[in-house]
Parts: sequence; C-alpha cells; structure tokens
Amino acid sequence: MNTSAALDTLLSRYSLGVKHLTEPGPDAAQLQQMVATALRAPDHAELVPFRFVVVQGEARTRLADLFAEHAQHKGKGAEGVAIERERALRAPLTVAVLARIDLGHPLVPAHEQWMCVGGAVTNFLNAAHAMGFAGKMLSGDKARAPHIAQAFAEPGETLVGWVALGTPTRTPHGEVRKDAAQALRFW
Ligand SMILES: Cc1cc2nc3c(=O)[nH]c(=O)nc-3n(C[C@H](O)[C@H](O)[C@H](O)COP(=O)(O)O)c2cc1C
Repeated sequence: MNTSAALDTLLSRYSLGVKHLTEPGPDAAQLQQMVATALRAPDHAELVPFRFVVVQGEARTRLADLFAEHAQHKGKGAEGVAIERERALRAPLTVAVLARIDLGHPLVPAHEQWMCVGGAVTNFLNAAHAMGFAGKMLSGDKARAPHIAQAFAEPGETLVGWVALGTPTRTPHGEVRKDAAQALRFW
C-alpha cells in the first residue's frame, strides 16, 4: 500500500454541490466498493446502523417531485420550487442515507451508533473521491418532512439526508481553513 497516496486522497477530499457535478456518476460496481468502505467504519457490536438507497435515472424525477412539493408547501415561489427540482435532477446520482439507531441497546449508546453512521458516510465520500467522483452530503428540513422521510425510511429509521454524486466539473477553490492544532491536544 502506498501510504502517502492514501493520505493525499484523504487530505484532498472536498464537497461539491450539485451544480458542479456532471455525468457520469459511479456505476453499480463502484457503488458496491463505496459501500464496502462504509462498512469499514468503526461499528461497536457490528450493528451496521445505516444503509444507502440509490436514486438515479428516471427515479430522480420522483425525488424532484417530492422536493418541489415540499418547497410549495413551504410557500416558495416558482423560482424556489424550480431550484428544489434541480437539486434532485442535476446530480447524476443521489444516495439517501438512512440511520437505524437502537435507543435501547444494552451496550452501545445512541451517540456511538451515530458516530458509526458518520464514519460510514465519510468513508463513502472518501471512496467516491478516490475514484475521481465528487459529491456533497445534503439534508435540510426536507429530510425531516414526514412524507419525504417516509418515502425512504422504514419504521425505526431516520432519513439523515442525501449524498449527491457525480463527476466534478471544477476543483475546490480556497484554502482548507481548519487548523489541526485546534483538534489535537496531548493530555
Ligand atoms: C449530515 C450532514 C448534513 C449536511 N447537510 C447540508 C446541507 O443541507 N446543506 C449544506 O450546504 N451542507 C450540508 N452539509 C455539509 C456539507 O456536506 C459539507 O460537509 C460542507 O459544505 C463542508 O464541505 P467539505 O466537506 O468540503 O469540508 C451536511 C453535512 C452533514 C454531515
């Protein structure tokens, strides 16, 4: 394993919104690999408290309808509704992230399960980046709208949001502003 190449990949991941994504998105085999990396997230008691649901092709129109309906419900005008439709239609592929948190688990508290979900999404995004794709985790109040959540989530699951995925049309601009010294102390 070339460690520096792996580190370079991790250090260079960035999020790109849907307007900077184009075809192609990852194919089925690449998605499988991305999910395989998600399954490598630290997972106390091997609960696998997450799953992914792919929206691509024609299914994007159904997602666009849900987003548009939500925007209308919120009182957005024609332009706002069109922007919401575009969010679903622009990315080649959108992947819903579902969490299943067992609040009564005898060994693993909820925050540990959420950490696993976060680690899974991070690995998923890093794998996409390593394959030359880009994307962005998105949520917003529409992820919590009951009729949208129910379209994806089974009982007991939480719709966390969606990862928009595709081929980047630009590289990130701007420096990484976060300082490692703020996140690392020696006790
Ligand atoms: C669960 C979750 C939900 C998010 N929802 C949104 C969102 O709705 N809108 C948004 O602009 N960024 C959202 N973000 C943040 C972006 O995905 C992204 O991390 C952020 O823009 C920073 O970019 P970076 O990943 O390049 O550092 C969310 C992140 C997470 C983890």
